Amino acid sequence: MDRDRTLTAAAVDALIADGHIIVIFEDFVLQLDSWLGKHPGGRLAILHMVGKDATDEMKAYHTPATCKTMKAFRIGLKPPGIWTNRTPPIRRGSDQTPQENPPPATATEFPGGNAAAYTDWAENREVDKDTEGFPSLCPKVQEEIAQKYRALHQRVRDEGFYECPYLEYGKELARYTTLFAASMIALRYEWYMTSACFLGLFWHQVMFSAHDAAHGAITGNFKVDSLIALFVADFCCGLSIGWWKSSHNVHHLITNHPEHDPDIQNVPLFATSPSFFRGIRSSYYDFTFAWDAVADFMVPYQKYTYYPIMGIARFNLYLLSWLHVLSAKSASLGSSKAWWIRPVEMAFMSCYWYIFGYLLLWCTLPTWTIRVAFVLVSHIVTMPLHVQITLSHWGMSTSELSESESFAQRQLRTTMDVDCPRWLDFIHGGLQFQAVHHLFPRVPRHNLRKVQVLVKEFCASTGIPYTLLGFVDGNSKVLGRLGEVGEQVRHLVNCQKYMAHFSGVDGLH
Ligand code: HEM
Repeated sequence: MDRDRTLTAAAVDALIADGHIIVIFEDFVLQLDSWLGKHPGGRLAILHMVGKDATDEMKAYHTPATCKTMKAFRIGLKPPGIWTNRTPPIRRGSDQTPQENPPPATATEFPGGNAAAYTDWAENREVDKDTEGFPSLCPKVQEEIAQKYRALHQRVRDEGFYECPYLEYGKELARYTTLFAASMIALRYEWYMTSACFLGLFWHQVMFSAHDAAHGAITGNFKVDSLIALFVADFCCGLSIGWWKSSHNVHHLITNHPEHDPDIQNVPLFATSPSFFRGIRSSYYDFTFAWDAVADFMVPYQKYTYYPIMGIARFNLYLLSWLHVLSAKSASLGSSKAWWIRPVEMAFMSCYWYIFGYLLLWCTLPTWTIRVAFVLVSHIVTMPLHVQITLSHWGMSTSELSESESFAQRQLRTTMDVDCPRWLDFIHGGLQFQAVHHLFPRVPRHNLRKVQVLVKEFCASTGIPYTLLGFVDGNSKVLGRLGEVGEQVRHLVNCQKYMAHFSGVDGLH
């Protein structure tokens, strides 16, 4: 095969139509069929890029050394000029695919075809105001943004922001050790609830380092960072980093897409977009989130249930962790280059339950009341972590605008940063620079404040709005979104009752 031939767009389309996994990287057309099942970043990360120029995504998630090896998969050169991104097959037919499946535009397209119900819905439906003020989606404009992002990325590299300031991790380690030691000392003196509080604070803090390591943002070595992440998340916290990586990588690549980003798929408890009202098929979970009576009941109150549910969110993470580690999906990773992660996770998570569940809860705590209280207090104390995770995205745009939208613009449209004084950085654990982190996921956390300055310059020069809010305003934005969508559900439920009453048509379910 002549790997220096230029492949026309039609030839690439034909290959994709034949089921080949084709991605554009720099000037090359890559065929990743044989790599898909071996990819340490999982199958979905690649499937979401089929037919697209994924240069920026690929450079953001891989070391330069890994990027060099990618050219081994080239089957030709892309045609000169700007590549017109195709919709990846995994996203075709999705409710949010631009042009293919727009929301009802007339009363006849509305469920039940009821004019009054449609008018009510149309007047009250969420308009994604968060897309206002962004640069045009014209491919030329987006290509210019991509070029500026590449120059920015080069600057981030040249100025040494990929180098980890290990001293900062020394300070982190001292903090984690102090919190854990305080918990153990309190336990020794039978101050059980104090011990539970310190243990929760330890979990809250230490998980930030698991996040850094899982992104390869500590040593930059995939195996070493994965082992750090495994030790912290699985052994110290009982949570599967393999599960977290598999969902988090997809979340980063297709942020805030209702059908593909697992981080916003929380029906029937929460809905941050009206797209959920029709029920959605999640490509990550391979599961349909049907809109049902429980969603009708819960979502209108979501702005009130947000904090209480975040308070117990950690219990759900245990469940998702074990489901992942025991699932066939995880077992199939046995054929991938990251096969060793699963057995290590099983060992570490079992150790966690032996130490926390058996030695601490069962053998050390004297009564059932104290055991239950200890579990609740230690887990609820981690609530700010769950708020912080959701804060960066839940108030932001959930629209799918156009395949031509650049990586940088998409990340800045769907992600916001939290403004805080430098001395409070440790409380947010780097997640306050979420938009900066989404642009440069492998940059060590302690450098993000400096990179933020460059990102602000980039936004000023491209005209992309940069959302930076104080913690309280950020919370208000999320609550505002939850309230808006909840209100729409209330309207829809009323419409449904109206239609059922007058015409016997069931409009929503
Ligand atoms: C469609 C394009 C691709 C996307 C979106 C993508 C995404 C990712 C992501 C998100 C990770 C992080 C995994 C983790 O730490 O859990 C990763 C890791 C990795 N990917 Fe890819 N990937 C793509 C294509 C490729 C290709 C073509 C290669 C071939 C060399 C490759 C090789 C690797 C390797 C070796 C790692 C481990 C981390 C490293 O060494 O940099 N990926 N990828």
